[in-house]
Amino acid sequence: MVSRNRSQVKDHLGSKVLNHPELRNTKATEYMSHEEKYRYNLSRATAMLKLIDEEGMDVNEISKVMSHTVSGFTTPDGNPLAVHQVMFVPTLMNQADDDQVSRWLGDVFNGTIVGTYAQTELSHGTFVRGLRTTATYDPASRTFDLHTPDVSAAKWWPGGLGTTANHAVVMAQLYTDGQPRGIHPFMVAIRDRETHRPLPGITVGEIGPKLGQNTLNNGYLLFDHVKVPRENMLMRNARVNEDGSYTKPSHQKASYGTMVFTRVAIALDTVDALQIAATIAARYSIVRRQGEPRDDGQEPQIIDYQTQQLKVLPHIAACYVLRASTARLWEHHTHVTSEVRGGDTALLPELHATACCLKALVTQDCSEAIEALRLSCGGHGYMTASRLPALYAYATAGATYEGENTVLLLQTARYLVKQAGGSHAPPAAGSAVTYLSRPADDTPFAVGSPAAYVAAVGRVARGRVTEVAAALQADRQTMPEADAWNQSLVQLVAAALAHGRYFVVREFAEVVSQQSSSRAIQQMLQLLFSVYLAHAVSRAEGDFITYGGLTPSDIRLNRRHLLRLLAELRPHMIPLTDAFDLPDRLINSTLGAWDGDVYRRMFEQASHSPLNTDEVPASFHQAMLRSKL
Ligand SMILES: CCCCC/C=C\C/C=C\C/C=C\CCC(=O)SCCNC(=O)CCNC(=O)[C@H](O)C(C)(C)COP(=O)(O)OP(=O)(O)OC[C@H]1O[C@@H](n2cnc3c(N)ncnc32)[C@H](O)[C@@H]1OP(=O)(O)O
Ligand SMILES: Cc1cc2nc3c(=O)[nH]c(=O)nc-3n(C[C@H](O)[C@H](O)[C@H](O)COP(=O)(O)OP(=O)(O)OC[C@H]3O[C@@H](n4cnc5c(N)ncnc54)[C@H](O)[C@@H]3O)c2cc1C
Repeated sequence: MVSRNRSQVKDHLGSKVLNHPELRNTKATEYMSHEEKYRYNLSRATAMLKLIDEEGMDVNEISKVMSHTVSGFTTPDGNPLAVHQVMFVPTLMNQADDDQVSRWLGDVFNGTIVGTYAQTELSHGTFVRGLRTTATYDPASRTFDLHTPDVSAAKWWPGGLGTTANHAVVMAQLYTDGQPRGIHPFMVAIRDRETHRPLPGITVGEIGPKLGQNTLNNGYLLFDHVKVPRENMLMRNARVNEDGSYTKPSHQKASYGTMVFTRVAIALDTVDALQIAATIAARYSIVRRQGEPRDDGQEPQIIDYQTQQLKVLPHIAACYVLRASTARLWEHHTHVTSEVRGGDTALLPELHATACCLKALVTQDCSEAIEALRLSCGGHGYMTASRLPALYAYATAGATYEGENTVLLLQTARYLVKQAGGSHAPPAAGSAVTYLSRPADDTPFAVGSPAAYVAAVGRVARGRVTEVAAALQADRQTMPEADAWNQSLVQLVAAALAHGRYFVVREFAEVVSQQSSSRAIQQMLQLLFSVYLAHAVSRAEGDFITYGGLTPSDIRLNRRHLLRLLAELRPHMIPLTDAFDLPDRLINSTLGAWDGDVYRRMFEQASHSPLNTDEVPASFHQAMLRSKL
């Protein structure tokens, strides 16, 4: 499996799970209790882990397996082993030293150790430096004392922590030699491997129901002076020696590496959810007919309403554009990580800046798009059986976890304003920010020219970044740094998003120009790109006038152009979503099956309601008749 790309891994595993004896048969989970749902999802997650093992996948491929296309089928209510796979294992691989890797990894892969990534606390998630769990080193016993000072410092949220994991990588404030040393990762056993009972000094449990993803098994965790051997601090980066002396990491934020990786993975994966939602809405929009009959005597297909085209088609274009740019980000991450492992951290700041803004842009765009697609399915889109609510719940969680989006965009903005002000190391060749130190691209705007649109998107990014950098610089002369920064927050976020948009469209422009296998494919990619660009302009008309060099007349022309492009794309809508190659069973939607047999499926799913088992449910007698008396 080692050389397969993500799409091949997804297809391979997709067909494996659909034929797997323990995975191929699914149950409707809507009517299960919280506990039953957890058991169902956990047993499927475990079967999936065994399958991964049988397939002999390495850690890189395990992350590919987390493709929502596959995991949404295997664990529809959230994978209680997701954080084990996506964060715990990669943290050990990248932050444990070689001795530690050989000590733990065997037990991880044979399933004896199941872990989570325990960073967030009740009172601190965003501000990692503010975490209050302590790890105090005692040279006499050569142990760390892990302690939760009060309930507000309880770990809260880690996936799988509730009742699944028996180990955790715990991010805690290290104290050694009487000095605070910042946040460091510790491998901590929290439950007995045999009995699964919490170990002495550990309080652990599940946090309760959420908007969605209810079997992620998010948990809480408190330590009452729990002793952890010195060898359990992950020591690839920083070290605590036996006498308590401390060796700094090669990069100050080296211990944040898992977060960078997971942001990249989330960006990539959320596009899977958008592809599924777009396929459902496209198929339903063809099947659904409603309105005054036309000349042929038939009511119109709803996709032929211009408003419906605007609700559905730009998001199909977004699937293609965002898939390409997030795949490029994944490749870039792989490259930079290998440089960092070799000791060269020069590319890390920009990778961090790019991962932050793409994770934020993609999860924001995808969750807004999935909600628009849900609305495009009218009442039936509100039903759980359409799958659209669960897809939305999944995508919008991505806007919060692994760094709340506003906070991440501010990280990107920090990098951008430093670049614009020349106070950061100059960008490396091929950097995504070289445009900030060059004159603006003055390609005149012309409707119908993708290159002209890309140039305008670049001018918006450049204009946004340089303007806010100047405002910040001016404010810094008259007020403290924190106030100056706060004064510009809204504009900083807008600048980072504009930069992200420019990154995305440049990457796709390259994909289109490099595509050489077929003229027809090239034309289709160009059409999709034109739709994406025209839609991007229509969503931010003010920006394109203020910074992009467009006139009010260009804006009017773009509005008409977008609608024309949508009409042009409409006949290709079904082939374009079929091309995502999603089998019906993986889509799992009453509205989105390939044969379009929507209404029969809706009736069929209604038959599962426990309230339909008896003609008159017992509750009628118990609740309603009694209340009449
Ligand atoms: C495969 C698909 C999987 C999809 C998912 C599947 C299923 C879902 C299942 C589960 C959910 C999965 C994951 C969720 C798990 C979590 O949520 S874990 C918790 C995540 N938490 C966060 O992300 C916290 C966000 N906060 C931060 O990252 C930091 O606090 C901060 C905002 C970045 C600030 O850090 P701080 O230490 O205070 O920074 P400081 O101000 O001291 O310094 C800033 C400088 O540091 C640089 N920097 C910051 N981070 C990094 C980094 N990661 N790498 C490199 N550099 C970094 C920053 O650029 C500044 O540099 P300067 O040069 O000083 O400007
Ligand atoms: C489903 C789910 C799974 C999770 N899984 C895990 C896990 O496995 N492990 C783990 O450790 N954690 C996990 N988390 C926690 C998650 O990482 C945090 O919730 C997330 O990082 C946001 O932090 P917060 O909750 O502190 O939000 P807050 O920071 O409190 O955000 C609240 C508001 O404050 C604003 N804000 C905060 N700081 C700033 C600032 N500096 N500037 C401007 N605005 C600011 C935000 O923009 C937001 O609008 C999970 C969360 C969820 C929802």
